[in-house]
Amino acid sequence: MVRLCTTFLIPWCSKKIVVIQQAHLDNGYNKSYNEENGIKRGGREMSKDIVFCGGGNMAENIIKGLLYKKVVLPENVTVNELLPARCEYLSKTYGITAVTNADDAIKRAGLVIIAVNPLQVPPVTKVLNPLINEKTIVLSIAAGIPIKTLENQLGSDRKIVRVVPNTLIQAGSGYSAVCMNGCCDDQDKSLITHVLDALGQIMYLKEDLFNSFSGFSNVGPLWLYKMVEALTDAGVYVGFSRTDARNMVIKNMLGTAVVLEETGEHPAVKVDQMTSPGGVSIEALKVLQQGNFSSALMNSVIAGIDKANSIE
Ligand SMILES: NC(=O)C1=CN([C@@H]2O[C@H](COP(=O)(O)OP(=O)(O)OC[C@H]3O[C@@H](n4cnc5c(N)ncnc54)[C@H](O)[C@@H]3O)[C@@H](O)[C@H]2O)C=CC1
Ligand SMILES: O=C(O)[C@@H]1CCC=N1
Repeated sequence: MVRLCTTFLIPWCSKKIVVIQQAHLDNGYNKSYNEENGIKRGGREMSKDIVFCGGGNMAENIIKGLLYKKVVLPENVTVNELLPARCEYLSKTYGITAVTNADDAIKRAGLVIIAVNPLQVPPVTKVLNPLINEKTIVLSIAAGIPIKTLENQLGSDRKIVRVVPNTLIQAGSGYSAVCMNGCCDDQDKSLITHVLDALGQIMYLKEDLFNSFSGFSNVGPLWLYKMVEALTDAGVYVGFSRTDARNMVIKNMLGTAVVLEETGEHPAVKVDQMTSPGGVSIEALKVLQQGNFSSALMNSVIAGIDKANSIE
C-alpha cells in the first residue's frame, strides 16, 4: 500500500489542502510507470538521461517518485547495481534499464545519482571518474559524505550536488536539503530543483547545516511514527480496537498538520484553545508535562545530530 497525494479546494479556505489517501500499489501507483499502461508523455520530462549508482531502497523510492510525477520516462533511467537479482526486480517493476555495468549510460548521462552506502562511495567514484565530463551533474545522497570529499575523488572541476533526501517520498511531503559546488550554474540548479520537486519540498542549505538537517528533519518521521505507536497503544489500553485507535490517531495527526500549516498559528495557541478550565485536556497536559515530553524530544534530536557529526 502506498499513499498518494491529492489536492482539494475546501470551501472555507482559499488555499489548497493536501489530503493523503491510500491506493493499492497494483492499482495505480505502479501502473503509471509503465508506458504500456498508458503513461502520458507530458511536456515536463527531463531531456537528459539519469543514471543511479546503487539500486537499493532510496534509489527505488526516488525512481518511483520521478516516474510517478513524470519527471523522466523509464527509457531515460538506468541503474548501475551490483546485485543481478536486484537489477531484474528494478527493470521488471519499473520498465527501466538496470545493469551491473552501466559505463555507456554513464558516459551519456546528464545526471548521475550516487545512491550507495557511504563506505561504498569510493569504489563508485573510481568507476565514474573516467566516464563523466565537465557537463555531467553528479548528485550524491550518501549520508555524511561532504562535497569536498567528492571533489577530491572526482575533481574540483566537476559539477557536484549533495542532497539529504526526504524520507517521506511516498507521501510527496517532507524537505530534501540541497547544496552544490561552484561548478554548478543556474541551469543546473533549475534542473536539480525540477528533479527534487518530485520528491517533496526543497531547502537549499549551507553544507555546515547538513548534519543538523539529517538529525532533525530527515529523522523527523521517526518521532511521529513512535507517537502514533504510543498513542495507538494508549487507545487499545482504554478499550478501542487497534484498528479504530490507529485510525483515530492518524486522522488527528493529519488534521493537526493541516490546521498548523493553514493557520500559521503557534501550537501553544491551539493547546490554549483546547484546554477548558478544569477540563479533560488540561488534566492530560499536566500528566504529559510530568513525563518531560518536550525535553525527551529535544534530547533525542540532539543525539541524532551528535551522531551525524561523529560519522562525518
Ligand atoms: N535509508 C534512508 O532513509 C536514507 C538513506 N540515505 C542514504 O542513501 C544511500 C543509500 O541508502 P539505501 O538505499 O537505504 O541503501 P541500500 O543498502 O538499500 O542500497 C545500496 C545499494 O547499492 C548497491 N551497491 C553497493 N555497492 C555498489 C557499487 N559499487 N556499484 C553499484 N551498486 C552498488 C547495493 O547492492 C545496494 O543495492 C546511503 O548512502 C544512505 O546514507 C539518505 C537519507 C535517508
Ligand atoms: O538513519 C540514517 O542514517 C538516515 C538518516 C535519516 C534516515 N536514515
